[in-house]
This record gives sequence, structure tokens and C-alpha cells, in this order.
Amino acid sequence: MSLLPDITELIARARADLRMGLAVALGTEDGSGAIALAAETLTADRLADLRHLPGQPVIAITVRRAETLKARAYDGDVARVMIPGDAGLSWVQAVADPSDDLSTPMKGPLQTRRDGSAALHRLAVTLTKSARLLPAAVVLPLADVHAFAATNGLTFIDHARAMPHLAERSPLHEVVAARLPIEVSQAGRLHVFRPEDGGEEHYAIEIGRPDRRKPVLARLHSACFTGDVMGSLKCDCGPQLRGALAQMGEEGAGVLLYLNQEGRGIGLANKMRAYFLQDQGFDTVEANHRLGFEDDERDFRLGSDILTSLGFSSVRLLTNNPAKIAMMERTGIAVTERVPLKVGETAFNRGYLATKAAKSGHLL
Ligand SMILES: Nc1nc2c(ncn2[C@@H]2O[C@H](COP(=O)(O)OP(=O)(O)OP(=O)(O)O)[C@@H](O)[C@H]2O)c(=O)[nH]1
Ligand SMILES: [Zn+2]
Repeated sequence: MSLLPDITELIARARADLRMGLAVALGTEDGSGAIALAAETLTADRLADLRHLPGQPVIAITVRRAETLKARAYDGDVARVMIPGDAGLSWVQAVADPSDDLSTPMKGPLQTRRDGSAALHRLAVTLTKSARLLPAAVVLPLADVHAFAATNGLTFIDHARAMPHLAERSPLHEVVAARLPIEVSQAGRLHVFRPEDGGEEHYAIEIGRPDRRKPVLARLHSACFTGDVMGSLKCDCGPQLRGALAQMGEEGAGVLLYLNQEGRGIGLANKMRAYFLQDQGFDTVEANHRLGFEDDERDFRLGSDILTSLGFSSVRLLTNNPAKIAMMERTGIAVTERVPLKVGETAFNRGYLATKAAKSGHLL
């Protein structure tokens, strides 16, 4: 029946549930099931409720976080850490959140599980990541998870249907476009794109009327609230944004994609957690790893989707990031030229720029 939510809609609902601190129910085809709660939004009451159910809850974390905690990961990209019987909410949160790693290190060694399947744990961690929360979930196996979900009004996510879906990007559709005169050009036009999965909208600003038959001067800009809006000196995003628009204004044509992938795809709250770690001496990449994220969680395929839907097939790309060029080429957008964008070096972002060059292969 068409009024029933499909897997896309159920996942969107699960993301919202996890962000609010609700449990979601997870199940596999072979009948095994579990309930999962995001470690970040877990409350003491809900942890106590979990303990009244049969079974042993674990906290599922990424292998990145496990490395920092020196916990053995037997499940590839995730690890299942056993929660001791006397552990309270602060113990669970300390496994998930690295803020206090240095001041109050975890008393180890942490015990991790190696028996059974980690499939539902992986699904739970993936869901917390896609909800832009810390990538960690408390997972409790349950025998009749369907019935439990129905009785307790929980969203049910089927593993086999969800996993391929979470790996794919959602189709984007243009919602609206309208004229937007801006400082660098009166001939600006803003397009808004919305994904089908209830996720973030992304924008494209077109300057002038670029010829679709020729390579267009283009920039894929990832949202940076701190740099773009607040004028942060810790990164180079603000000057890059304004520099790219200025160049498009001078040339009279261009397209800037503003992708809402704040903090390289980890969200603003997690980026601020990374900044807190950077103030303790870790660089950008180390901070992401300690939080449990990869160096860069963005999906640049979004950029080629938007360019294609606007009718562009080749670009002169304003970037220093070779990953953006490689992804454009792989997804059918020809990069005829890389236009360097070196602006905005400050005393505060020198280390950040050096780490980009040393660890992320950025071109100078
Ligand atoms: N996680 C994390 N994200 C950061 C940090 N500093 C800046 N960012 C984010 O990094 C992204 C920078 O994106 P872009 O402007 O596309 O830059 P880039 O990938 O370095 O590539 P080019 O600028 O094209 O060379 C933005 O989403 C920022 O919010 C940080 O210390 N940690
Ligand atoms: Zn920035």
C-alpha cells in the first residue's frame, strides 16, 4: 500500500528517532534482531530500562574509535565493546566521546565480542553516522524484535533492505530556482536541490549564463558555518568561498555548488568536538579518527549529480583537493583544468593547511 513508509522513509524516521534518544528496532532475514540507541543521546533512564530486558547490551563503535581506546576490533570496520554490569551512562558516553580521553582515560582493557554476527551493530553505527551523531550505538539483541517494535512503537529497519540503501546517495531534485543578484554579479541565480531521503538540501549558485557546451568555471564548496559565516581564522573556507565567487564575477560566468556537508560530512557538532580535540594538540585528521570518523566523510558524487542536472558535463574546477577532481572524472564530469585556489592563509590555519597537504594530498 502506498501509504506505508518505504525503506527510505523508515531510515529518515530512524535518524530522527536516534537524534531524539529513541530506540530503533533492527532485524535480519534470518530472524535475529536487536534494538539500538545512539550513545550520544542515551539517557540514564533508558539505559536502566535496557538493563531490565534479557540479554547483554554492547556499545558498537567504529574501528577508528576502537584504535584510540586500544580495544580489539574483531568485526572489520566496527567493534562490539561489552558494557560491564555496573557501568553507568557516563561510562557509555566516555566510550563514544573522546572529549575526556586525556583528562580521564578509560580504565581498560575494554572487552570486545568476537562471537556471533556484527551485522546489526554495523547498521546501528551507520545510522548514527548518517544522523550526524557520534558514531556509536548501544545495541541489545532481542528475540522477537518485530513484536517488541510494534508494542513499543519503535521504527523497524530491515538490515538487508537498509544496507545497500545507506551506501547509495539519494537522488536529488531541483525544488526551485530564482534570480539572486549578489555582490560579485547581478546575474546570479540560486538553485535549491532536495534529496528524496529527507536529508540535507544542497544549493547551486549560477553566475551569468554559462555556455553548457564549454567547460564551466566551477567550485564544489562544502559548508563551513564557522569559516563561511563567522569568519573563522582556523580554516580557509571563507576566503575560498568569496575568492571563487569573485573570480566567477570577473569572468562573468561560473557555478558554485554549496554542499551542506559541514565539517567534511560529520556535522557542526562533531566538527566542534574535533576543534576541542585540536586544542588538546591533535591535528585535523587525528581529531576525526579519535571521534570515530574517517578523515573525510563527504560524498562528492553529489556535486556531479547537481552539475549534470544543471546541464554541465565539463568543468574548470577551482580546488586544491585531488579527491574532488578524481570523483568528478569517475562520475562523468570532465575536469579540463584545475584552477588553484590559494587564499586566506592565517597564523591560525597554517597547521590546518599543512595537514591538508601532508595527510590529505592537497596541492599547494
Ligand atoms: N572535520 C573537520 N572538518 C573541517 C575542519 N576544518 C574545516 N573543516 C571542513 O572542511 C570542509 C572544507 O571543505 P572545502 O572548502 O570543500 O575544502 P577542501 O576539501 O579542503 O578542498 P578545496 O578547498 O577545494 O581545495 C568544510 O566542510 C569545513 O567545515 C576540521 O578541523 N575538522
Ligand atoms: Zn572552514
